[in-house]
Amino acid sequence: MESLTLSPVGRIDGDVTVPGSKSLSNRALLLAALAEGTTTLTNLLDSEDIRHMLTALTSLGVAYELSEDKTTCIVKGLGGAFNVSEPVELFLGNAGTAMRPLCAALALSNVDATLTGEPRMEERPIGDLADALNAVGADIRYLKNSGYPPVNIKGKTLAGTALSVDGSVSSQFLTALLMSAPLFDGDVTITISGELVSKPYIDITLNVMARFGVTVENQDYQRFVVKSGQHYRSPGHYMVEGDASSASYFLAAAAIKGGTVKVHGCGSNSVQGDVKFAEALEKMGAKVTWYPDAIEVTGAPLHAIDEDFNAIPDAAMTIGTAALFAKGTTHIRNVYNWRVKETDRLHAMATELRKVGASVEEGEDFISITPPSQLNHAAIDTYNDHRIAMCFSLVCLSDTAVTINDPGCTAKTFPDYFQRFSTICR
Ligand SMILES: O=C(O)C1=C[C@@H](OP(=O)(O)O)[C@@H](O)[C@H](O)C1
Ligand SMILES: C=C(OP(=O)(O)O)C(=O)O
Repeated sequence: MESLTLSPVGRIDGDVTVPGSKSLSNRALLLAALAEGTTTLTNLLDSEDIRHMLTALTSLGVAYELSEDKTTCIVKGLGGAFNVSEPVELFLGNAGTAMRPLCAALALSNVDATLTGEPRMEERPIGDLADALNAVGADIRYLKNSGYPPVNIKGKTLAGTALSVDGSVSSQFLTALLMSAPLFDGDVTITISGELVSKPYIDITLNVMARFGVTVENQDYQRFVVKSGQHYRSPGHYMVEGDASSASYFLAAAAIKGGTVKVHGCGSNSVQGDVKFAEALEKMGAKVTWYPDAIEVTGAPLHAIDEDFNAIPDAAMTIGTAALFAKGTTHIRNVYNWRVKETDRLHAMATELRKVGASVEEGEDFISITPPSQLNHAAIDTYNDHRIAMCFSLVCLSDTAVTINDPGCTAKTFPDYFQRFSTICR
């Protein structure tokens, strides 16, 4: 297996522009496809997750023009649900932001679609979403294991209705229902059961829907009402913000190493919850300066924190490796759903952090990390999880090298991560 060894870095400093947000790119592509009119998407992320959405849209009869660098996409909207006469099979890799929203949109379209993915996708739940839709008349069937992809969907028109969805495993189920709500024929009410996780991603969903002309009444994240008579309309131009989760690695590097890094692409104006990662670094001792579209961090000696990270599960992984450089024991709490993402991230983080010498406690929904006095050089297994690869790159900010196995797995959301990381290493 290919691996990459990063030598110890002397100093961290510089400016970085992060690529477009994965969450915004896939939402905007789907809504542009369903919208009336043509949308020019700019600063689109060029990565595997987005490629899966684009390929699926092609199979679903959506016409678009992608620029050579794949960051501008002109989408000709369908002005309503998908309508395809032949059965289609859509391979969606391991992209949750393609699998879940497409599942709901296709259940309300005129299609016979089979959604498949990588082996790990077959272990990532979709049952709460499919059950919520089937309970109101949709026809979504599990082709292998009940509650998991692959699924076959025989889409149909459904009358406006009241749905209930469990929000405690993934916010993407609610996101999927919200985005497809205008495809129902009538008012839609969605009630959440269980504790809604990853809440800021719902704000992202509501924000993108509003940009495409659909408003949602949000009753304290417990009940959502989407009034009938609303249709997606192209905003003309939609610029994707830089990815706040991708920003976390560069900001953490500055915090750890005592340099200054300014990340461009997302800042105080961002709709992404993950920009709050900078506040966690501030609590650990770093200095943070906010700009409307950028965040600057200057490092200082870091100390451990004890925080509930449910709102920012992706960026929280970066706290896991920043903790190796903080005095004391860092507790990352309320991240049970790390277990159902690209890999079982709680177990993977615990295993790999121990390899570099940390003392780690892995709980059902938390991880506690105490750094060693000296980090070990280790070969980090990445489990086909882009975020494990990226957050463990920070180990080279010690006086010890780190080897990342299968570094190419960052292609899911950040194909040239290691190249960009090298631009702030002095
Ligand atoms: O809606 C989204 O864009 C996302 C929601 C989060 O997932 P969960 O809601 O499953 O925690 C996050 O981890 C994922 O990377 C992207
Ligand atoms: C959980 C993630 O991805 P997905 O959108 O596939 O859920 C992630 O990017 O960390």
